[in-house]
Amino acid sequence: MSGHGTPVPMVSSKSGPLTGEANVPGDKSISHRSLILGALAIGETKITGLLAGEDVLDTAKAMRAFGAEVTEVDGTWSVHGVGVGGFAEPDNVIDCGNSGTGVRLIMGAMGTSPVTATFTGDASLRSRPMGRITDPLAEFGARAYGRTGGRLPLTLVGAADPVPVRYLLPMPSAQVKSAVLLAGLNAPGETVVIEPEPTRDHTERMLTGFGAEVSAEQTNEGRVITLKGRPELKPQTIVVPRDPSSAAFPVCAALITEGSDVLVPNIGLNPTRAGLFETLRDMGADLSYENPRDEGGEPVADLRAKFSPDLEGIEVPPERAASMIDEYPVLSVVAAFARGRTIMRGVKELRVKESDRIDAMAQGLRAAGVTVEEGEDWWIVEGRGFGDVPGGVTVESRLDHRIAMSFAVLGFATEQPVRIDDASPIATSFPIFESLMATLGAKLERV
Ligand SMILES: O=C(O)C1=C[C@@H](OP(=O)(O)O)[C@@H](O)[C@H](O)C1
Ligand SMILES: C=C(OP(=O)(O)O)C(=O)O
Repeated sequence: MSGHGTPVPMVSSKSGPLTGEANVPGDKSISHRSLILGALAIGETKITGLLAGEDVLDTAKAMRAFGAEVTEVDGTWSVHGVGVGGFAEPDNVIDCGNSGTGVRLIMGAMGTSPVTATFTGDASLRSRPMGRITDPLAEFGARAYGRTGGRLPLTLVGAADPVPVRYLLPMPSAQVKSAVLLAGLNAPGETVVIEPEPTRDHTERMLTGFGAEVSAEQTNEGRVITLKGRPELKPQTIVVPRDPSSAAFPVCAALITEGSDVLVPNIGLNPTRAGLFETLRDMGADLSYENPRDEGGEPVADLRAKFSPDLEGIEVPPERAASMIDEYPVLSVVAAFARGRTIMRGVKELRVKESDRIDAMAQGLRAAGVTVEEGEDWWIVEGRGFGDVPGGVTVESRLDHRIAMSFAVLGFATEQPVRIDDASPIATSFPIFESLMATLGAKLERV
């Protein structure tokens, strides 16, 4: 878990050119789901390409605590599941570290089983809202006892006699949608989730792969997803694709670092995840999709990003927000090097991530010489153009991997170095970030 050990300060300095191939790790969202669905299937699920980051390792531990057998040999993971409704009661507190996805999906998966579990996490996770999960779980018949505001540590008493639920998502959140669907697995009858705005659809796709009956239709209310409860999930062989949210960092670094030409192979371009790349292209980035193909039912391409000194600020279409929600911090860094304003609206979810990401980036960018305006659900970065962002600051990562990596990217192109107070959170999602960026030619040093 991050944030529990000694801080790891790092300095990022003007770099370039960045060149070569960036082989980023497996997708974090799909990795969590592979372990959880594997634990709910009967028999052995085999997973390769799993992200071995702290967030996912905490989910693996949690699945063991609920009775699944989870092992790893030479990068191949094996999960012997206990079946839907088969979770055992953990004999200790479940610590999900820094991971919102981990704790929220696991609470969903156990919320309709007759077991009780207590969940906690690091200081960041303990500050994040959990009512968005425990409210729908209460409709299934579960009870939750958390701190004020539903915060962790929280004890969840799973519903002994669950009833299916029809749930309209109050915020665009794949974590909430997934928690409801996972809870619906052990409720008799049909559980329905309605999402007014589309969010990443990995849970629906993977549930279908594991043999559950899931359907989705577009109506006036939004996307209506229906799951038939009490399926027997069949174990799967899963190859986890590489993470577009991790690919964002070498891609954005290449765009703002003089002379760069970086290839990021094999990146999933599922439209529910690819909003950043579309936005960068709209800004005039030299970013191409090479060798586009289909893999395991998902669109995949190799991304090639080249130094782009003529980026223009744009208004990011707000309906794109969910498809790039984790990428706004690094987009704000690119925006600082564009000409004109980049306007980002409809993004209040950014305030309840590992940190308040609008505040964290705004403070660091302002200190580095960039003008940022903000409101509750919007922010605007005034681009200074390439070669004119001063830097020369120490910034706080606030137990947030994406903030730490975004400021590292900032320092590759500012006039003076950027010092990050603690880069240890990076290990939650992208443990090889430092070595991979160094291979490309980036100047990132521990101090
Ligand atoms: O379902 C998922 O795997 C995720 C959903 C998103 O969170 P929200 O559902 O809270 O928007 C995202 O920020 C997170 O990194 C991963
Ligand atoms: C928001 C994120 O993760 P989580 O919610 O799983 O902590 C993220 O990875 O950017």
